[in-house]
Amino acid sequence: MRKTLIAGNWKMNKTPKEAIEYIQLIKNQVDREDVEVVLCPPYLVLQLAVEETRGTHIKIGAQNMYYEDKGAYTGEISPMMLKEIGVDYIIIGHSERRSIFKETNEMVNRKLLKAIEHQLTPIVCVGESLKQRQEKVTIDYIRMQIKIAFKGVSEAEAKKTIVAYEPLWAIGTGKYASKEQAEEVCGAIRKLIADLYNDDVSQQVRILYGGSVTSKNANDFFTQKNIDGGIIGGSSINEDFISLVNYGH
Ligand SMILES: O=C(CO)COP(=O)(O)O
Repeated sequence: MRKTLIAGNWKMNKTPKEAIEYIQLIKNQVDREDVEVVLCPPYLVLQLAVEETRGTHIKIGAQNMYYEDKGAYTGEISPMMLKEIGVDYIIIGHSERRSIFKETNEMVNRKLLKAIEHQLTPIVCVGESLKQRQEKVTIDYIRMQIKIAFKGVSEAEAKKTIVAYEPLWAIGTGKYASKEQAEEVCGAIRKLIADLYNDDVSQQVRILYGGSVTSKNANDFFTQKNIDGGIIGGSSINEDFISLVNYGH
C-alpha cells in the first residue's frame, strides 16, 4: 500500500513571522497519521518549521537545492545544510525552476542523484505545457523528462523517489486537470517507471498530482488508482489546506 502524501509548496510566500503563525494555526489540524503531510516553506523558514512541527507527524521539505556539497556557488544551498537542520524532503525540477531559472533535465538528474546521496526524499516534478498537450506529445515529453531525471538511479532508490505530475497549464491558473486527465498521465508515468525498472518499482513509487488542487477537488484526485496524493501551491498557504488535508471527511 502506498501511503498518501500531501506536500504544500509555499513557493516564495510568508516571512518567518507569518510562517510560524500559520504553522501554529494549522499544525494540529493537518497532523494525520495515515497521510504524510510535508510543508515546503522558503529556505529562511525551514529551521523554524522543523522546530515548530517537532512531535507531530508533519515533515518538512525544501523547494530546491544545488547539486554540490559545498563550494563557490554564490547564493546556492547544499543538501548537507538541509539535512543537518532536519529537512527530509526536497522538491526537484519544479516547472517554475525549469522555466524561470532555466533548469535543464540534466540538472534535475544531478540534483536527484545528490538528494539520494544525502538521504533526502526527492519529489521530482514533470509536466507538459498547454502547447504540448494540444500537440498530443504529453506522454512523449514526460517520458523524456523521466528518463533523463532517473539516469543512474538504482532500483532501490527509484522506489523511494516521488514523482509529481504538474501540467504547466494547471499551475496557479485555477484550471485544474480533470481527474480522468490526471489519472491517465499518472498511470502512464507508472508504466514508464515499469519500463525503466520493473513492476515492483513502479508499484512502490508514489505519484502525486499538482495544479490548482483545492479542498473542493482534492478527494476526486486522491482517490484515483494511480494518484497517491498531491503537491499544492495556492491552497497550501491558507486555511483551505486544513480541509484539503482532511479530504474525504
Ligand atoms: O506548483 C504547484 C505546486 O508545486 C501548484 O500550484 P497551485 O496549486 O497554486 O496551482
